Amino acid sequence: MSAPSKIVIASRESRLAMWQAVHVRERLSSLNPGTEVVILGMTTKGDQILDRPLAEIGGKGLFIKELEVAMQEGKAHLAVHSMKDVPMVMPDGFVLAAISARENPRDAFVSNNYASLDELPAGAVVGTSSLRREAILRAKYPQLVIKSLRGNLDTRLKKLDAGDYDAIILAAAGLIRLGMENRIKAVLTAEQSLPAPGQGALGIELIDGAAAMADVVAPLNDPETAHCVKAERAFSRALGGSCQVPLGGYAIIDNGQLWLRGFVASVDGSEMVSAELRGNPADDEALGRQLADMLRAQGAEAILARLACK
Ligand SMILES: NCc1[nH]cc(CCC(=O)O)c1CC(=O)O
Repeated sequence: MSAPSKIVIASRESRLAMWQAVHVRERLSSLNPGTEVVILGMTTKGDQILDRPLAEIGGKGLFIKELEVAMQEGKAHLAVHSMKDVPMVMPDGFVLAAISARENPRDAFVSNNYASLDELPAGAVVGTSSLRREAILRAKYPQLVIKSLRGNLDTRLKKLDAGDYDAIILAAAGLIRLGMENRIKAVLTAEQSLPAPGQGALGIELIDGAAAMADVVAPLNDPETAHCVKAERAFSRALGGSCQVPLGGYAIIDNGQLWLRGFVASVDGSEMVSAELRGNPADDEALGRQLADMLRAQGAEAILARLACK
């Protein structure tokens, strides 16, 4: 099937989202020389409501809803997302058609005055927007003060530079993509801060059944990344559904095997269960569910039951 004459990519308007959309536009343009590929920038509820934690206002779906409506109305053919921001359960009528090769999936320590988490004095204020990072920090560094930090990357860095925080934790991938790798003082290892499911990977969302478009984006799929992210998401889905849960899930392909690690914690970090397993990459989602069962056997259910779930 030949590519359509024009492809419209729906994207949020933050610099990071636009970088990602441009990245996909460039790849699709070079794969389909006769096709015009354009970006439709949009603002989502998640971008607008910045004064409340994401967990309170309805979660990840808030960043993609408007883009899905644009696809439904025929204004766009596809949407590009950070896989971390894509809800674990896709809304009816939409599919993830491709997951592209991962950027650095780890968390980054960013500060103007300190070189690492271990250097921060007691009482230092650390900003983060995720329950996962909050739980890790509270568990390992109880002497630090954790403060919520919302907004796009530039906003978060501005708040750090204004002195509202002594340090902030961000995804390394976003900083690298926007050419701000020099802001990273330390990249946290997976052992220090197990990444979030999907972190660092891009996903392409389509209307379910859009066969011609699925063919167009298929070459952007990176099978190894896709297996890893599917395992991470199945793990998360099996534990949280649409709830906001402090959990980490991270897979790599190691010696031909998928190696998946995961944890669930209470927000205050006082309780944490973790496990890991290895298996055939083709069994990605089954491995994710299996890891979730291992955590349940260690008492994850009790931790989950105490989380407020909307
Ligand atoms: N939740 C916001 C978000 N979604 C994706 C990234 C970073 C890039 C990525 O994971 O692909 C970020 C910023 C952050 O967590 O610091």
